[in-house]
Amino acid sequence: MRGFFIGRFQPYHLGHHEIVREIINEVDELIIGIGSAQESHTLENPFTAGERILMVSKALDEIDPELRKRVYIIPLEDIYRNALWVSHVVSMVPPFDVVFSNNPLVVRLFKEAGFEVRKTKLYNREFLQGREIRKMMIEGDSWEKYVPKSVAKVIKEVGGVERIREIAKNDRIAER
Ligand SMILES: Nc1ncnc2c1ncn2[C@@H]1O[C@H](COP(=O)(O)OP(=O)(O)OP(=O)(O)O)[C@@H](O)[C@H]1O
Ligand SMILES: NC(=O)c1ccc[n+]([C@@H]2O[C@H](COP(=O)(O)O)[C@@H](O)[C@H]2O)c1
Repeated sequence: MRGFFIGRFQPYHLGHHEIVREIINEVDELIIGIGSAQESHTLENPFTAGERILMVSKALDEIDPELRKRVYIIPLEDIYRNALWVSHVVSMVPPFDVVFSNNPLVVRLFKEAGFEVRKTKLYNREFLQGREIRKMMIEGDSWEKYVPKSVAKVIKEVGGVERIREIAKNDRIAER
């Protein structure tokens, strides 16, 4: 059985990591979709699809380097037409039997298309939330403990904190 899990992973954090750890045991193979792949260099979506692929693959190696043999990481652009989105996804990724998600729109669209959808749990949502972690980066709070070690390394390697701070600064200037 092959499963599908999608997130924007801006950045990939320990909540995502916990879900991947769990669902990888429920399937033979897992497709991880990098959502809104066209987005980068904004406050909501600071990282490129390529940087997010790096985060997810390095984090998988932290669990077990063998894992990557049964995981496909696929960037998926948005299409801004919800009724066609499932077909778009299906056209871009290997065939799958079950979808794992907690996003109400994702759950609804896949259910309506006849897929089995398994709802995932949320872990420590107070802190394990992309938006919160991006805010910590901007405000100089300690964010590293909320992402896998290898992800913190990727973020540092690409100058992610500096980038998101500059975007925030420029957005503030533009608002004046
Ligand atoms: N703390 C968490 N625990 C478990 N699953 C999570 C957690 N945070 C997000 N997810 C799951 O990851 C997927 C969405 O990933 P996404 O990158 O949008 O995370 P996010 O933290 O909600 O991001 P953002 O705050 O940037 O919107 C959803 O299926 C969601 O349920
Ligand atoms: N119409 C569309 O393009 C469409 C519809 C539903 C979800 N999505 C994408 O799927 C991903 C869902 O992940 P999140 O749970 O992180 O929001 C996002 O990147 C979202 O943009 C896209």
